[in-house]
Amino acid sequence: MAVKKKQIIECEVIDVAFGGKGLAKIDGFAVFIDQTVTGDRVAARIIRKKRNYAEAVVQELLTPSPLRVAPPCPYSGFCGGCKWQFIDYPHQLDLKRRHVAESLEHIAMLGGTAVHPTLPSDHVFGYRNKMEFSCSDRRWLMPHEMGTDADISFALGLHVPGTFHKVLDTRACLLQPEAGNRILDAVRTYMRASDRPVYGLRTHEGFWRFLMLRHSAAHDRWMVNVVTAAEDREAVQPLADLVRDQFPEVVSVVNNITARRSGVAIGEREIHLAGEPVLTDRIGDFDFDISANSFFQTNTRGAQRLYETVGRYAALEGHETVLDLYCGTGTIAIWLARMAGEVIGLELVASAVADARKNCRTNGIDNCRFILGDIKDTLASIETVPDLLVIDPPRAGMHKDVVGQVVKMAPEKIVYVSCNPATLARDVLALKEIYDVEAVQPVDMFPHTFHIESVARLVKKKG
Ligand SMILES: C[S@@+](CC[C@H](N)C(=O)[O-])C[C@H]1O[C@@H](n2cnc3c(N)ncnc32)[C@H](O)[C@@H]1O
Repeated sequence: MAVKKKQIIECEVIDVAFGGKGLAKIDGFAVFIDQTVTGDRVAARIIRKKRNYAEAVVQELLTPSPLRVAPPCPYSGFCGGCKWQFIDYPHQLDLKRRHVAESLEHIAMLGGTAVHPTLPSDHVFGYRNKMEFSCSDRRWLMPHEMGTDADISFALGLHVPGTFHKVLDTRACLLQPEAGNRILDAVRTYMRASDRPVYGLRTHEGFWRFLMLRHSAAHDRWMVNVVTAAEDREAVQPLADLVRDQFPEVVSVVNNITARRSGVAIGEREIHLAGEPVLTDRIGDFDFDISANSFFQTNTRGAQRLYETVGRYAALEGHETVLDLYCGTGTIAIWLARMAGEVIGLELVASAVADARKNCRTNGIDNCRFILGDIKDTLASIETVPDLLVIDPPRAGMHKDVVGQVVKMAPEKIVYVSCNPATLARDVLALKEIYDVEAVQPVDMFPHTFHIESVARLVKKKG
């Protein structure tokens, strides 16, 4: 037995594994250590022991790695928002490229695939166009707040990793543009002073649940979405009016209402409180109306890099039929529409399809159509084989029935957009009998996190 639970080990971190943790070996036994990077020498305490690996937390950083940088955010190391802030940005990019290549090698047995260097994000801070802050009646104190008279019965902020009910009272988040922090502060002050109680994530009682902020990078405008557990116009309307008064850049305030226990900031109902019901943003030449609950890539400039890569890998001539699976609000379909004959988008969520149709009208695009439903069922209704298949599934990747249908359809080219290299590799493995993976381009949409977006170009094998 190489290590035991609670044991303190001294070791050198030799790599950073997929999922973001540092890796050390004790007599060949793998130990994953959170918040470490290659070259760190640490004393770490084993907190979990499994058959093939253990997990540990740093007790003391004995020798810091040269790959470390001083994180600018005071919550770094405590907040689940961005866990890689202490790693030099060029090294983050390198790790992302390597994690894609390793997933393809180990899961799809495709060692040697051309995985290009990760395209960096234009901005490494202030890049997020959407933030969700949770309310909680259990505030997680920072070390300097312990033993002070800090009120622990209210928090509005980001979660501490590994806990669902404890929340930091986040004063500022560097991932959002600066004005977002001033709006966050004004909303916090209002909620704290209000006589409506904050929601308890254990008790499931209380009123104030989430604050969601959306930012339009193109127009520097904001949407404020206050999520509450019940309808109470008297409580939320003054907040909307106050925010509009104090922040002229806030052009939309809405209230989502949800009685569900799940920690998702989406309401069963939405009440429009002030300004416009939607926020308009722009990717490249295209405008998009985004409602509070629409899916929209969270790094707008990153989305442009991503779609440029999709366009390059699609290599369309203008006459082709493109099938866009998991099309969301139609952003990729619209991006490709002027380069193709026709684009057909398939999507599960009715409001996303409605947004996609509206987005086409806004942008004068008339060669896209959208089919609503689960792709498992709707893909079968496509009778012609498209020239290009675009696939952009959620983290879980494609359902195996969908993979089977893609194999049967067998278009000449596939552009697969993935936010999870493990499911990309799994799906590519299922397609590799008939497709070659020509190239993969990671695009950094999420600096300071271990999340990886990448685009793969698959071409049908000859003969
Ligand atoms: C990663 S998003 C991609 C959105 C879009 N391509 C974009 O860039 O904005 C995945 C989309 O797949 C949709 N989706 C998830 N499961 C689905 C299914 N079984 N059938 C159809 N669409 C699905 C989700 O609603 C979501 O809009």
